[in-house]
Amino acid sequence: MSEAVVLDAVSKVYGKGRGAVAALREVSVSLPKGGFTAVMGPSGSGKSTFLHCAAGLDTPSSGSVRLGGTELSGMNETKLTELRRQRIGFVFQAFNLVPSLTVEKNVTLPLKLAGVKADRAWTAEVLRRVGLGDRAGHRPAELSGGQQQRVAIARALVTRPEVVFGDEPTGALDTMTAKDVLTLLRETVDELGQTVVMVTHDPVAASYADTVLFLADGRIVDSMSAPTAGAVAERMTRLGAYV
Ligand SMILES: Nc1ncnc2c1ncn2[C@@H]1O[C@H](COP(=O)(O)OP(=O)(O)OP(=O)(O)O)[C@@H](O)[C@H]1O
Repeated sequence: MSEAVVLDAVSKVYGKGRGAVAALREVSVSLPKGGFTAVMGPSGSGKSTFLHCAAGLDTPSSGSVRLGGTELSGMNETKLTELRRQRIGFVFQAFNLVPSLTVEKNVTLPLKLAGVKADRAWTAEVLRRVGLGDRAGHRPAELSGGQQQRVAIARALVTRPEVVFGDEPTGALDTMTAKDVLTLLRETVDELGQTVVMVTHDPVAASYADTVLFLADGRIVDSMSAPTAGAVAERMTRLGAYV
């Protein structure tokens, strides 16, 4: 399997001098194309920093990040913005939808921002896949939380990104709704061949992934294939996450 994202000795230090915080310490990892990777770890272990560096939202202090062979280090903000718009999809805990726009217009917004004409058939297909084929004309306020997150997932998929990054995508949802959203992310991997990388606190959410990476104190300290919620929770307890 080829690699979607490769981090090579990535470190990130926030601040300077005595107040400096090393959020990532020489992290090296390859995230496979068409795979679903979950990133877990105790609070403050560097999960968000990892995601932000891997997705070109933040610049490492040292080391290299490659997206599908493109080196991100050294790119200026304009180039990074362009790369994110064209090649990366994002799903956040807060759905970040535009209230005044319809579902369809929210979904096609990234294309509009990139100056690309929306492919109507693909937009309809993506909306159908996320289970909102009959809601294209609705506004976000007319939808449930889970449905709003489905719109955000459709918006992330519409550009056919190389990688979808999720930062606690189910963090604001109840258990049942979270399961639906996780099943949908799983389907995008299995049926569309999408690459998904997701930060989560929740062992159940992590169990939907192919591989879980465990971060502690800015380092990848472990990984688990074919994870179960129980095994992930047990590993997290050993990392001191729940004590
Ligand atoms: N902008 C910043 N300035 C200074 N320190 C920061 C900044 N962002 C993060 N940090 C620090 O870097 C470390 C890693 O933070 P990060 O947010 O990546 O952890 P996390 O694992 O995502 O945490 P949580 O699970 O609580 O969201 C923490 O010690 C945090 O305080």
